Amino acid sequence: MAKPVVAPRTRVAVLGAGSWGTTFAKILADGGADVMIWARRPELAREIQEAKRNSDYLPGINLPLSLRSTARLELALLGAEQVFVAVPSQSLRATLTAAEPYLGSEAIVVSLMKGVEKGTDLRMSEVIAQTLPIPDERIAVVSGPNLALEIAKQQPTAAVVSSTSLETAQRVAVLSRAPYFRTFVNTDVIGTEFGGVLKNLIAVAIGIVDGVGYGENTKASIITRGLAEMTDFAVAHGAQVETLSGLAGLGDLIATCQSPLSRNNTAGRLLGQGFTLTDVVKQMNQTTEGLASVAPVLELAKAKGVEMPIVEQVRQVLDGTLKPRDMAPHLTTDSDEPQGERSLDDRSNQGGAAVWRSIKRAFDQLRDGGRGSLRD
Ligand SMILES: NC(=O)C1=CN([C@@H]2O[C@H](COP(=O)(O)OP(=O)(O)OC[C@H]3O[C@@H](n4cnc5c(N)ncnc54)[C@H](O)[C@@H]3O)[C@@H](O)[C@H]2O)C=CC1
Ligand SMILES: O=C(CO)COP(=O)(O)O
Repeated sequence: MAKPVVAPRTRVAVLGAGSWGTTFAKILADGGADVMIWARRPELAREIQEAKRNSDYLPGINLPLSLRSTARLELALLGAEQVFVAVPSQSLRATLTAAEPYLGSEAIVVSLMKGVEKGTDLRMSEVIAQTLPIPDERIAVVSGPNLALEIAKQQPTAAVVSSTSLETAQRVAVLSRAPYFRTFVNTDVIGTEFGGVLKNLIAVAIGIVDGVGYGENTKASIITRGLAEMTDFAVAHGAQVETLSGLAGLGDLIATCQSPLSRNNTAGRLLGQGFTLTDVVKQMNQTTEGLASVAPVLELAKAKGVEMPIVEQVRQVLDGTLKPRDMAPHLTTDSDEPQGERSLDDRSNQGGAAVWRSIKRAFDQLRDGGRGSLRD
């Protein structure tokens, strides 16, 4: 009797075994991929491989039995068709340089990170393009309201997979799916990446005012004006307005600003309670991208003439020149003239316009019965 034909599982690698890398490896393995995760520390690789646990980063979570782990990059990358990277943004370049000799010639490289490289001000997909000899069409990014621990507990959520090639985004999205994790696709890499970077900075601001003891009105007004600030910035850099009001913008902004699981939010709260930046960095033993992104984001904003009053005041709190209780950037203005609400900058009026467009789109989709909903 002929043996049944079993389709081989797609081999993928995840580089970085912190909270997000390990959680994403679980999503991929639960979705059916053959996953090998690379941990820098051999003892962590051993714990994941043998006990199916990552007790430092995801305490109490059982990892899939099929998930394999190694501290050897060449083993992790052997035969990998897709390579997902979740290391701190400032170490991406060095990690890719070490990985390059072992990368398959057709591999797709996917950034799971939400930072900007200090010194170059490059987004993560740009660092990948600059470091590896692969075309943009084989680079993708994933972003959305994705607090790792919630997802590791299989609480349902969604994310956007973005690539300049829709085909690549779809290939990555199909693998990055589990019963509790839904992926949508788009081709707006700039908007998808900047959404993740910028919401971290607004979450730091929210943490600061929370730490001071201000209430929900303050936070809601910072979130709302923060979305306008994020949208003006991203659009000035070539993003589509709709992306910032989707999962990778508004969605992630809400999750990160509301949750005590967010490291950016937590770091802000400590600053608001009066700890110095040095104290906060010492206390946070996990990656807090927002603290490193403030300077590059303000440089990029300046280059495009975009005003970012909330991010600017976060910078001042970080460097100790503004007291946390004086932080109310969305309320201060140099002008006696009342400003229009719909944008920070009446010249572009993009932030508010994006929100209205997204509301209209949501109604259109409801009327449409959700057809074509693979596109975010
Ligand atoms: N944790 C979360 O909920 C989410 C995190 N992200 C993003 O994922 C990226 C990684 O964050 P997490 O996994 O949360 O951080 P983490 O702090 O939990 O883990 C970082 C991992 O990178 C390793 N690492 C540190 N320095 C390194 C270096 N120089 N070279 C290579 N590896 C190094 C650490 O040992 C650790 O395994 C960040 O950009 C973050 O914004 C995105 C979505 C959700
Ligand atoms: O990106 C995240 C949620 O989507 C995680 O946020 P933090 O890095 O602030 O923990």
